[in-house]
Amino acid sequence: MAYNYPPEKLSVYLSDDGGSILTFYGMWEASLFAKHWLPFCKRYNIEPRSPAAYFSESDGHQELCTPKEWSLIKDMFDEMTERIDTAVMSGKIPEEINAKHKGFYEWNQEITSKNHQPIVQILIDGKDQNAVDNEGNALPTLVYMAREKRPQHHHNFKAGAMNALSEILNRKIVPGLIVTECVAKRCVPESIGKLIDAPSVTCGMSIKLHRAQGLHTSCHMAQVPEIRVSSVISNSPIIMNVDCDMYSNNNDAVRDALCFFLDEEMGHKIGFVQYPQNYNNLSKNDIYGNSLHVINEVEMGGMDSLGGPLYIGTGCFHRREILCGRKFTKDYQEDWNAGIKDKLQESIDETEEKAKSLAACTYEHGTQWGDEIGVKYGCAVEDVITGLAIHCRGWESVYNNPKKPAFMGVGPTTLAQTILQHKRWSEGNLSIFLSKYNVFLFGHGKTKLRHQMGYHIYGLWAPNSLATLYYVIIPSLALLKGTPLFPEITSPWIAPFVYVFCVKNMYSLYEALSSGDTLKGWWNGQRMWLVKRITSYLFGVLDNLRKLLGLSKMNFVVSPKVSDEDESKRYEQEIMEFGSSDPEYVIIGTITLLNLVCLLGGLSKVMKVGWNNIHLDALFPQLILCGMVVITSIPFYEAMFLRKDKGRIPFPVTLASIGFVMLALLPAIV
Ligand SMILES: O=c1ccn([C@@H]2O[C@H](COP(=O)(O)OP(=O)(O)O[C@H]3O[C@H](CO)[C@@H](O)[C@H](O)[C@H]3O)[C@@H](O)[C@H]2O)c(=O)[nH]1
Ligand SMILES: [Mn+2]
Repeated sequence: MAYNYPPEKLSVYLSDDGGSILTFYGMWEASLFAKHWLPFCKRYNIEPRSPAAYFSESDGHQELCTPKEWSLIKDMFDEMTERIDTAVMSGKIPEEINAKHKGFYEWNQEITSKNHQPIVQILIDGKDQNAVDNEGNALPTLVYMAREKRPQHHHNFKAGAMNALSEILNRKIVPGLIVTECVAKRCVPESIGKLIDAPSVTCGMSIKLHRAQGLHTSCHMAQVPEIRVSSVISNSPIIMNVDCDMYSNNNDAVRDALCFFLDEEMGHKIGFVQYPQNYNNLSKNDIYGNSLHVINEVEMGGMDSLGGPLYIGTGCFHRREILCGRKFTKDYQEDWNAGIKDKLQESIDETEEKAKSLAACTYEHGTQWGDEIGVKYGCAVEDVITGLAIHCRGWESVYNNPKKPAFMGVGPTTLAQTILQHKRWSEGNLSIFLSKYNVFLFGHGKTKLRHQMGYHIYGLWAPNSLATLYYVIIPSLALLKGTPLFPEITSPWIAPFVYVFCVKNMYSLYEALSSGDTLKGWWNGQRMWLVKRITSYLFGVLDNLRKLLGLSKMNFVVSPKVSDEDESKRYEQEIMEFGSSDPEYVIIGTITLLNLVCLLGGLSKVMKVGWNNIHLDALFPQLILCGMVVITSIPFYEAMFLRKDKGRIPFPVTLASIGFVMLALLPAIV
């Protein structure tokens, strides 16, 4: 709300998939606090404008204004936080507050996060003359929304939430049909993705005729039900979305993004502007390798030069029309005058009722929402697949990575969270690779080959697990048995292996250091690659297999946003967190112990026959490989055998791992 942007042109929506009265209460409190906070931000041009982030930084900012003014606003914020925390703790809203806004009456005993009616509450109507801050300046529109959830209807996770929101954002003026693709090439390009007035059709035929000629089978159209016509709140040409665990760190980000869309030469080609995902909770040496520095600096930047970065789900500005399935045409011109500017003719209650009908479960039935229109359903990385479809519709995207990050978010802080997030990412990206949206096929002729290859880095994360598993198991077992698998170290045939090993590691070190990682951070990252490949990515492969066999459906497991005090402390000290007996820890335990045993066994064998024996030459590459796994895994051995804290690897996991190692060694010993 505090962006450096005309408030009357700004509308802020919060989608609460938890459907919680506590979130609504927090938002209602924030809407009151905003009346003091916004003028304060603007008067002193402070940054960041998230009060929580601002106040958690040093008090040095006091120099801006009188200490009295500063503590006044800080106290106000602290008191608000305390009221919200108290309500969260007790799980309910104080009686006297309930009466202060009609929105609270939407909730009753029966409502659960998975079963409730649609709730839409306009907390501030920016077009209302009376909606002003305490200095009389206009305020942006502020809307709370929880789409309808019913156990019998699939809610499609984040993609469903995004679409329900954009339905409310998208004011469609005419009822009728939306053409999404005309295979018969009879529609003029402008009509693609546009609403067409029934019965006259821009492609020169009436819809009736279309149907009569059977063309509607080739010309995909989506029904736009009458009901949508009456919608609703803002209808702005640009939609920006951020995740619930992020805040805005740069009050000029909106203007910056608009510069790209408004560029006279290039602007009309650009479908979306993507900012990188930055975390503000990374530990110093990034123990779980979550920094995304290399992706942000190297990979996204590289994609930018080839047609544009992927859509990564957050910190992204979209043209409203491209989210509605519009194809790129050379003469595309944004209607910057779109949007609802005047005070709504109807009362807020009426608007809310209309918006609610758009957030209903059944609303999308029989439409192409989630398929041709909006954010796509059925994929764990709904963002990547949606961005891909946009690129294939001819649009470019732009990557904007300013020095001062535009958005800050929360990254995983435990090993389990990291593994979970990467399981979702690798599973989702592989499922794109295996689907009709495989970039090489779907994007053929629509995007550059190099752009397609850029997408596949992520699509092939998961299958990489199989090669990695092979490399961390077979050469080590063979070492123990004394069977050489690589050319001798003195043979010229070893050259390609040495080359790949050295160059790969040197290059990744160079990339990491030049993108902002520390040396130790890079090292931790290497360990995490190993872990992710033998756990997350393996599960990613297995889940895709299960999906292909029809045994399971896509799932989006939200990463936890809180951790207990002990955990946080260990995170700050960069001590790996295990604690629970998850199956992935057994895999980690088994692989690392197996390599330890193989290394020791292999070494003792070599010692027995003497160092200068011919065997050593042949086994040397395996010794290195196995030794590397062992050196990388030192924190795991500590967690199994040395640590005493709660975050250590639980004994049953160690025991199970030892069991599996013995099983694996049976054939080698026998
Ligand atoms: O049923 C759901 C599930 C998730 N979300 C939202 O999705 C967002 C991302 O979820 P999170 O658990 O924080 O996942 P991350 O792994 O941090 O998300 C990254 O990866 C996702 C795709 O896997 C992208 O959608 C995100 O934008 C990107 O930040 C959050 O804002 C959630 O509120 C919903 O609205 N409804
Ligand atoms: Mn997140």
